[in-house]
Amino acid sequence: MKSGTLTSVKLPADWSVETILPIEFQGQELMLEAHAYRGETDEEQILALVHRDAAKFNGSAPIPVVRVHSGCVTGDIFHSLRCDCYQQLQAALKIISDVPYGAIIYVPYHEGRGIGLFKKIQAYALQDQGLDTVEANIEVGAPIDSRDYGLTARVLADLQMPEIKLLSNNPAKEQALKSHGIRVVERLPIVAMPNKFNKRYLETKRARMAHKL
Ligand SMILES: Nc1nc2c(ncn2[C@@H]2O[C@H](COP(=O)(O)OP(=O)(O)OP(=O)(O)O)[C@@H](O)[C@H]2O)c(=O)[nH]1
Repeated sequence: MKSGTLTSVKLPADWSVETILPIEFQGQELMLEAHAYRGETDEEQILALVHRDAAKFNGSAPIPVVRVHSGCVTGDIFHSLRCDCYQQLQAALKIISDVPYGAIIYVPYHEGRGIGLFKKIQAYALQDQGLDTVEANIEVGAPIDSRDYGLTARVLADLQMPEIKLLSNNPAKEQALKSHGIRVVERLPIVAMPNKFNKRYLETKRARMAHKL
């Protein structure tokens, strides 16, 4: 299937299920719609958390603010200081809960920029020896970034979000979504505070991966 056409193809009905997910966020209950999606393979599963405050819509729904977040077990769950993933996830939750219409599209199989947990830790070990995040991926025999946003784009289309404001510092992510037919009307920065463990990682993202940091 050609890029740019993916979002016009309806997802099979049995590729999605939904429920309500109350979460604890900053000491408050936050009620989110939880949509789970699966793709062609069992590995491709996506969780879309939608915050919709319809009482604040002025007639039609506004353009949603969307965070497309790559899974990061070490950061998202254990708050690792080697990356900025946890801070970005928390910031995204705050932003989407403050606006009338927002979503987090959480992509677990994008772990380690798509190389998976095992190779990411292998790449971390190489960074301990002096390589940067780009060199370490190459050394483990993996692409620098192997994430594909085809299913993410189809999920957005299925959620009636063909037009979004994207929370990201990564122009390549914006381009990838656009190439799959999503209209990104604005890219909003989502910057975390650097610390002594992730300083070099963030600097490499800026210098070698064109992140707007
Ligand atoms: N391979 C690899 N993956 C990493 C490393 N540090 C963090 N990650 C993964 O990188 C992914 C997040 O990608 P980033 O490049 O930080 O950010 P992004 O999603 O491209 O861009 P933003 O939207 O601005 O966050 C997560 O899946 C993390 O697990 C690393 O050193 N090596």
